[in-house]
Amino acid sequence: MPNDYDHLFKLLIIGDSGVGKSSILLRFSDNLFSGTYITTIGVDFKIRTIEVEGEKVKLQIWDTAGQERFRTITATYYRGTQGVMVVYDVSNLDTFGNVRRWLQEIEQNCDDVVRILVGNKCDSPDKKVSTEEGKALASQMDIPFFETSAKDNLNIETVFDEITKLVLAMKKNKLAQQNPAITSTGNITVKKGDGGKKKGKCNCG
Ligand SMILES: Nc1nc2c(ncn2[C@@H]2O[C@H](COP(=O)(O)OP(=O)(O)OP(=O)(O)O)[C@@H](O)[C@H]2O)c(=O)[nH]1
Repeated sequence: MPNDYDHLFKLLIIGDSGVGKSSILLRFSDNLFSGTYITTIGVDFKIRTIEVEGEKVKLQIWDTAGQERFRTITATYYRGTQGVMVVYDVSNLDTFGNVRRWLQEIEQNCDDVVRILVGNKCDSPDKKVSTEEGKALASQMDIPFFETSAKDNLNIETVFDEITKLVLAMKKNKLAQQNPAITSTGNITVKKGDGGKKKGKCNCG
């Protein structure tokens, strides 16, 4: 039986406890939101297939626990990950302050991986981190930035769409490097070469 998708990507959502990681995922997977806070124990995942650039991409999205006591469990879940969403809460300065720590954790566990910065709860009337501050940090880190609200369903689709497009582009680039007959857009060329060498082993990709 043929696959019902063209690509299968593993994505990971990380960030401090309570920033809304599970809520972002639940909004994306089931279009639901709950105001009740139930902390994630270990990890959880959901699947959704979306279409980007005319290709069907099946997303396996892992929602990790933000709480420190679960960190050793979650570290192993970086394996095979192609895209990571780092989430903070725009109404909580500490969660923004910890973003660099989360980005370091990605660096320690991953080599070729797409990263994206997300400021969630942008519906909040009590905003502590401005959009400009979020943008500035993201541009320093050279990663895309979005503000979202799982509650009001703002930018949730966009953020998954964007990360999927970037992972797809990364995959095509890698393929082009490994096989010089394939261009980074996925087209076959007659060009000859010795092919790009893949980087060293890591937990991702
Ligand atoms: N106002 C507002 N509240 C939100 C939003 N997203 C999540 N929340 C609330 O924030 C609380 C924490 O949300 P979770 O999704 O459980 O947070 P988490 O990051 O998964 O937390 P851990 O599992 O402990 O890591 C819940 O009470 C949610 O209802 C949002 O976009 N806006």
